[in-house]
Amino acid sequence: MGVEKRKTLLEDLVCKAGGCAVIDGGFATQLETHGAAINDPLWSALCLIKDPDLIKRVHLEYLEAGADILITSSYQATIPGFVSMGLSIEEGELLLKKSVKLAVEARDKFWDAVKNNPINGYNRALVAASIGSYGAYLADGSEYSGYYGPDVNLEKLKDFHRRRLQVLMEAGPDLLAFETIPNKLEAQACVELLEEENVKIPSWICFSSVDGENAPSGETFRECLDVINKSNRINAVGINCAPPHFIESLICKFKELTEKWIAVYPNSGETWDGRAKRWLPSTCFDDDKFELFAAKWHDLGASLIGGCCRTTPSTIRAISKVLKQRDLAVSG
Ligand SMILES: C[S+](C)CC[C@H](N)C(=O)O
Ligand SMILES: N[C@@H](CCS)C(=O)O
Ligand SMILES: [Zn+2]
Repeated sequence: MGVEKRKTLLEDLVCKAGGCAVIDGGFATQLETHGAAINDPLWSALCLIKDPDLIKRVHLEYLEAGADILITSSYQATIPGFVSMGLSIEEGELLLKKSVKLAVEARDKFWDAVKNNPINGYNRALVAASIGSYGAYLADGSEYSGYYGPDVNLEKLKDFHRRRLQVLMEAGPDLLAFETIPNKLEAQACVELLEEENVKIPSWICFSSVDGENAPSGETFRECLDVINKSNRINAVGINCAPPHFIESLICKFKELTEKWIAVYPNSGETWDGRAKRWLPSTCFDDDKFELFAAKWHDLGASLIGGCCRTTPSTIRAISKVLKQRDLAVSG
């Protein structure tokens, strides 16, 4: 008698969502919309100290917009980052756990309110603990260059990520989301860490891209995905915080390079000025365009679709609407 493999929470969600689950949108962006001042080395993680209620409010806004997956406020939250603000290691660790707790509380509150009314089409959302790249912590824009300097090697990157990953895991997220990984070395560090820490929950690794073809470091995605394909601890790979017009061809490329699920959550198309710490005014894509894009990305085989910086709950509402309509059309 064959042993049936149990579905992971992520597989179950994607299946319930009709083959494509909706990730939330720009988290820091929405904090700023509500007036948060985050021009700081901690960026959005500053709100873990200054305004945790706002974090919860933003999570609830994305749930209401139709997100099936919430990404926590830990993108730029690190123990060394908190320590350089004058906090103790213990306080830093508590803040990391709080990032998961706030998202779980928002998810539970929202689900309690909607679960008995299936007509609204919501799924019980999952909480993905955000693990921003080393470049995010450096706060110098290097998550978009992939250049970490000559002193950064595999061990240094694993050491950087290890304790945060352990603490986030202790807080009990449903998933792990490695975000804006800009080079192959850091992808390798994440893969090895998941193995060494025996992580059992599903995870994804998403890269940034500034040319629409390669990782920001200039390394090919073939090289980067070769490293990831060897691991069975990573469920999805993809792209986040790159412009939306790169995504179509990158999905096609990734489809040739991996059998893992593909996750895409691009930014609005604007460019981050890492020195001035601001988004440069440029053409960006509106919600109508995201609606068209999301349908196309789904057709091309993406299993997880959302938005990153400068996208908003209304972007996620548009994505969720189009994906749900298509799901209904297929299931009759
Ligand atoms: C995804 S970027 C816009 C995040 C902020 C960046 N790490 C910085 O601190 O400048
Ligand atoms: N999850 C983070 C990613 C920044 S690139 C955010 O949305 O703010
Ligand atoms: Zn982003």
